[in-house]
Amino acid sequence: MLHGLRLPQRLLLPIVKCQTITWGRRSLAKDAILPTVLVHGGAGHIDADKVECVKFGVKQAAQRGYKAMLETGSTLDAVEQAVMVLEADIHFNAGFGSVLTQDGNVEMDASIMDGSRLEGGCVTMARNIMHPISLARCVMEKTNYRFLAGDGAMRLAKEEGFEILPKSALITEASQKLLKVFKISNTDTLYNVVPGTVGAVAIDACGNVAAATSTGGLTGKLSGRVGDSPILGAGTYADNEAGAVSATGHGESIMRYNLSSRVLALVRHKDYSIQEAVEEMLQNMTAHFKQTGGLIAIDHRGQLGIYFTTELMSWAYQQGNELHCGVEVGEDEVVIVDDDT
Ligand SMILES: NC(=O)C[C@H](N)C(=O)O
Repeated sequence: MLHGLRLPQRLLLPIVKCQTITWGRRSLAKDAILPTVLVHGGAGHIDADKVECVKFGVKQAAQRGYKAMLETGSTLDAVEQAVMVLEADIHFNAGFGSVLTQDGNVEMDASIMDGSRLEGGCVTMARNIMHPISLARCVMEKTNYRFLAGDGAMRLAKEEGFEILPKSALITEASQKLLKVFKISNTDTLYNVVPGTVGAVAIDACGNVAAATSTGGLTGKLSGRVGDSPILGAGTYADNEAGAVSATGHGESIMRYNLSSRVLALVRHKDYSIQEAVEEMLQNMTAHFKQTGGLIAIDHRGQLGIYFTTELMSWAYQQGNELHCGVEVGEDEVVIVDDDT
C-alpha cells in the first residue's frame, strides 16, 4: 500500500522582497518566498519507543538549519548544519549510529548540492569521521573534483583537519544488533526496519536552494557498496530553476530511477506541483522495482513536497516561527518557536 500526505497549500506571505538578482545562469525576480529548511530522518519503520526521540532529532535539525540560514544567509550552510545535527544523533543511520557492513565496519556516503551554481560534492566509503556531509562540502570547495571515495576521501579529511575517530567510535549496540539480525535473516531490505538516512533541503527568500543527504547505507552491505545518497540526481539534487530534493529508501532502486532528477524535471518541464511530482515519481519507482522510499523536496517557489511509500518517515521543517513535524501518513504537528531559537 502506498502512503503519503498532502500538505495544506500554504499562504505565501511576503516577508522579504528580493531585488532582481542576477546569478550565473539567469535573472531571478522573486518575491514572497518563505525561507524554509525541511529535513528527513529516513523512511522505514520506527520502533514505537523511539518515535519521540526521532521527532525531537528532526525538529532540532530543522531549527539548527534555519538558524544557520538566518545567520549566514546561506542555504548550503543550512542543509549542512541540519544534516550535521542528525549525523551526531544516535537515532539516525548517518555519522554516529550508521549501520554496519557485512564485516562490521562503518562506510558512509554523503552529498551536498548548491542549486544557485549547480555545484556539488560527494563522498563514499568515508570512515571514522562524524560528519561526512562536511567532507562532501570540502570536496566541492577545496578540490577540483566532485566525488571522492575511500582512502582518497579520508586523505582529504585529514588534510582539512577533520577529527579522525577510533574505528569503534561510530558503532553502536543497535547497529551491531541489526547486523546480527541481518545475518540470520539474510534479507536485503533491512533499511525498512531501522531509522534511516538523513537529508535536508532549504530555500531562502531569493529562491536559492540547496540539498544534502548522508547515510551509513544498508545493514550488511558488501564493503565498497555505494548507495544512492552520494549520487547527484539520485539521492540528492538542487537547481534554482526547479528546486531541491533529498531521497531515502532502497538505494539500488533510487539510483536506477534517478529519482531526485526526475522529480525536478516534472516541476520544471511539465508544470507539476512539487507534491504531485514526489508522489508520482515515488509511486512509479515503488511499482517498478517493488522497493520503497521517501522524499522531501522544495520547489523554486518555496512549495514543499513530502511523501513516502514506506510505513513511516520522520520529517520536520521550520518556516518563519512555525516548526512542523510528522512521522505517520497525514501527521503534521505544529509548534510556534521563538524568533531567536
Ligand atoms: N536508509 C536509506 O535511505 C538507505 C540509502 N538510501 C542507501 O541505499 O544507501
